[in-house]
Amino acid sequence: MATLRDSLGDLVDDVDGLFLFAPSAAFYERFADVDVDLVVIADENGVGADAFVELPLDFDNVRDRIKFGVEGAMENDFAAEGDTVACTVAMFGDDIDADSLVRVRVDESMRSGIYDLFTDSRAEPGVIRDVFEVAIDLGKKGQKGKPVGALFVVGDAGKVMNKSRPLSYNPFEKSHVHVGDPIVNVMLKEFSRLDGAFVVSDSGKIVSAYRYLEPSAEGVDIPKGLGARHMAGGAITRDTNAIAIVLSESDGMVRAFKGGDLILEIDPEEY
Ligand SMILES: Nc1ncnc2c1ncn2[C@@H]1O[C@H](COP(=O)(O)OP(=O)(O)OP(=O)(O)O)[C@@H](O)[C@H]1O
Ligand SMILES: [Mn+2]
Repeated sequence: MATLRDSLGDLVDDVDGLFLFAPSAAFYERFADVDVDLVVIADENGVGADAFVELPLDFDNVRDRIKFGVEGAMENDFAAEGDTVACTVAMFGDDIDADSLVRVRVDESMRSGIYDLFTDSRAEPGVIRDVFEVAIDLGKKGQKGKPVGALFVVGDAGKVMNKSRPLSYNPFEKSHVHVGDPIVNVMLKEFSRLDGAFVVSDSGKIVSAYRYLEPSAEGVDIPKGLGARHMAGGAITRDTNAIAIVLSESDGMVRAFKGGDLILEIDPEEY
């Protein structure tokens, strides 16, 4: 009689690599002697892995998390097109090492641009992460309980300013406020009631609120059903080297655009 171990073993047959998502030291040690390449994907390299991919956001969606890891591994030459890798991830609960094993074939179609979004943008990865967190937080709580929308244009701020105009006085004109500062969440929530976009510099300085973006939308192809905020957000990322993070007032989703393309969609309620 076949044991479950025999029957499920083919999940790890002939894999070229093992990707451990956020392993504890003890879990990582278990694999010290295995004959495949180990890659650790986590917010920090606490286990001292040789092959490490920094995960900037705690992607709740396991597909996104794995895509990020696979792209990161490809980018760092830890994996290549045609490889098959096994990924261990924790889907339920933060205090466990892994409850799932996912077998993935590495190929170009896995490249969703999520890794690029963080690591290959003008803005610093930490700045992008902080803006995501503000948007997700805003999406969860809304403004006094009501759903609120917001548009953040991050990086390449000089060019973004040139392709936009003020809708109102800029409350950040003379301030030196950075995303990630404790007061920022409060301020951004307050100002997100009003129209227009926030412009954030590469290093995270909030350059302006209330900007009306005027990019050329020619050739920008965003999903049907998304309106002017998303169109403007998407288009500005084709016209400049900024990325856009958009919280939709109507469906509550946080979306990220780069190079005119929709790269990532996150449901704040799941975070
Ligand atoms: N070009 C633009 N630049 C900056 N902000 C814009 C621009 N166009 C629209 N907005 C902002 O987006 C808000 C919502 O517009 P609209 O409903 O058309 O967008 P949407 O993509 O459907 O977003 P939502 O899903 O939040 O409704 C506007 O009130 C305005 O504040
Ligand atoms: Mn709308």
